[in-house]
Amino acid sequence: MPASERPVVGRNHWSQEMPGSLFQAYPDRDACVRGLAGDLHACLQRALAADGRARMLMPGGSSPQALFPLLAAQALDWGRVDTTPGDERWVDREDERSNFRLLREGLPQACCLDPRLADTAEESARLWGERMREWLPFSVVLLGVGGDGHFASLFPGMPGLDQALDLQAAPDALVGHAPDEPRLRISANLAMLLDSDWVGLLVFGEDKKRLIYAALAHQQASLSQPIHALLHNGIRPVHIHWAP
Ligand SMILES: O=C1O[C@H](COP(=O)(O)O)[C@@H](O)[C@H](O)[C@H]1O
Repeated sequence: MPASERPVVGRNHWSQEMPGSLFQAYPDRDACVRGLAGDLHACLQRALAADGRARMLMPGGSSPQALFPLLAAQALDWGRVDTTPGDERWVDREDERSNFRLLREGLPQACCLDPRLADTAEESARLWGERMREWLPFSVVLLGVGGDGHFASLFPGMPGLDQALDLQAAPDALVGHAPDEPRLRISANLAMLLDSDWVGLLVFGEDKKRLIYAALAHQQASLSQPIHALLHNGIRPVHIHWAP
């Protein structure tokens, strides 16, 4: 990547050379999740003070696993915090791949909503979308990113992706399709995910850093990736927390 296209990355500061996105780089993952837990705590405290309740969407997958113990240890009235994953794999709720299970076990003091509100993914997405709309605007939406440039369960090339990324669409949940198992997913759409006081992205590893840089720099290969639409949404800055 030519130097002129490369976003400037600072340690523990963000660069204004990345319009709409705040990139915070940490020396290691431990420092990253500690910093992020502190930021999330401040957002949740603010929401509790202002509204008496806080609403938070959390990512699934591997990235948040080290975050949850640190977040759970933050002094907060967790009984007034509603949370649900921003997306879910259509597996049994007790399956080890279940994002809900990860969240419930990670933040046991919070009020955790299982997206499985019906027997089918379609009906669950409809009912879960209704429940999440009652929470808008969220206090916090934290997302992860996959190596293929997906976030939540919005995958490159999946059927319905254009509608899922449409910023004019009503905030809603939808059925998503992953290229690998578990293929069937449900996910908030981008309009729902951006209806939040704070939007963040937790990113680990050099490969994903390259992916983010490519998207920020509008490189050709990233234009069809959902992460490009997230980072250039024009509505909310995305607070990127990265560590090697
Ligand atoms: O399948 C999913 O993948 C993404 C990224 O997961 P990671 O393990 O690479 O961090 C995750 O953010 C999403 O919630 C999950 O369902």
